[in-house]
Amino acid sequence: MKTYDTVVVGAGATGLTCAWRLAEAGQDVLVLEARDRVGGRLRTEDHNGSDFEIGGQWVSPDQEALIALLEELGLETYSRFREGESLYVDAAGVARRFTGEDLPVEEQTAKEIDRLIGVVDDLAAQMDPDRPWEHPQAAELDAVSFAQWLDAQTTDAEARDNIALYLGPAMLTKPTHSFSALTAVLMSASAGSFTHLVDADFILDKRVVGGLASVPAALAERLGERVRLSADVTHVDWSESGAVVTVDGEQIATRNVVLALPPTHVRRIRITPELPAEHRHAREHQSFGLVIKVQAEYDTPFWREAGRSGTGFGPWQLVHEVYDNTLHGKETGTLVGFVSDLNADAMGRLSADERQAAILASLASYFGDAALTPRTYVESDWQHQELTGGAYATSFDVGSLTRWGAKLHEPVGPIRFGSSDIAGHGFQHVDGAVRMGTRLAQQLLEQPSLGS
Ligand SMILES: Cc1cc2nc3c(=O)[nH]c(=O)nc-3n(C[C@H](O)[C@H](O)[C@H](O)COP(=O)(O)OP(=O)(O)OC[C@H]3O[C@@H](n4cnc5c(N)ncnc54)[C@H](O)[C@@H]3O)c2cc1C
Repeated sequence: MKTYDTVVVGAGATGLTCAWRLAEAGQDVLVLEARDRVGGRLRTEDHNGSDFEIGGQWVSPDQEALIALLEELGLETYSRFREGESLYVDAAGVARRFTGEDLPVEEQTAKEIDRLIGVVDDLAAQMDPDRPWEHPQAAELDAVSFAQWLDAQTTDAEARDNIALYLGPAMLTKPTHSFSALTAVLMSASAGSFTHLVDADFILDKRVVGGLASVPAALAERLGERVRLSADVTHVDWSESGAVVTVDGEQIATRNVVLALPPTHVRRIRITPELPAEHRHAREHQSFGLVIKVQAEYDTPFWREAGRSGTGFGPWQLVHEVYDNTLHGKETGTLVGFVSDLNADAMGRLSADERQAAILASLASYFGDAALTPRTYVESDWQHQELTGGAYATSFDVGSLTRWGAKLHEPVGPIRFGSSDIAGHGFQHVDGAVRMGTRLAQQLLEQPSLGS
């Protein structure tokens, strides 16, 4: 039986980056992907003659690993449209216009928001995102939910709800009572600072011409026949000297295995001998957030004619944030909005028609009745796909990051693990996936038996 140097399971950005770096270094590598396509959480779909990015799409200036890869692959970027006034829908449902990053709230509340941003920035500055469990306040911050922590920081409800929005619905896509303050600090540190996260012009800076899914497509093209699709790995049998990976009853021998999957999906594979108990516990305390990404395409970007940027925030709105998502070079106009965590649960209980009506009504509270009648309406549905199961990514429940965070990075025999879900810099983002893939490849190449 032929023996590969490395079998990579999963053809998302992590797995493909890892495989390409190994192949470049001369390794005999095979990528096994369960779906009939590459890209994982990156995907572009055609609807009604227009391309829609269903998964990840934005690139920010701190995402240096991704930006370097885009350059290497010859992929171009363009800026998100952001000219004109943005909108803030307040607790009473009134849309108020503003420019820049300062929300149109009472002066006292604005100051309190700035103060809270400063507090999180200071905490983030003390964190190495690759080792959040080593933060000087790790134990105490991991022992409380972000909601509890925020409540203890301020009595200004509007300031609190806006800070909660940035890290809960907008980023981790979980209710703020379900993740720890330490995870909130990790999210901030992973992007350089909390200031970066609250600055939409920074964090949602660029898109890729042709879509961010062009990255896995280009890597897969370079890998060629080394990528096998519709190959759902069911078993990994390992010893200290190598492993046998099973797909559809076929057994593939390899010296190393990289499981480039969300931690939640390692459990789908029967691993023999089984992983040490702590590895299983660690992954049992990770779960996906939930967000419905909604895109509505109109005959024209009508909001621009009214001097609006298309950017809107509404912590109490069903669609809590919305942006101009018009495709490069298109005359039509597209809005993208997000319905997160508890709101996404509620929307999931409605029929498709009821959900669309509710979501468009929320868009109309930002942009008026013209938002009610798009020519094309597209919802991203990742939660019903077993091979993903949520969006954007996974994170730990309260208290688990300090308890088990480091475990997720430990190899077991010839098996290594990685995905954007456990990245430090670029946590939950494609940049994190690229960093994880690169790091895993480096570790394998530095192994004495396989170094080149
Ligand atoms: C709606 C949405 C919006 C997002 N927006 C952004 C954004 O704007 N910017 C950004 O940077 N990031 C964004 N993200 C996050 C980003 O897309 C992910 O962090 C990144 O793509 C994850 O890559 P990955 O390779 O680590 O994991 P994945 O993409 O999940 O890849 C894992 C792969 O493993 C495969 N697999 C699973 N089990 C098996 C098995 N047993 N055998 C074989 N294959 C298997 C899966 O099919 C999948 O292809 C978004 C994500 C979503 C869902």
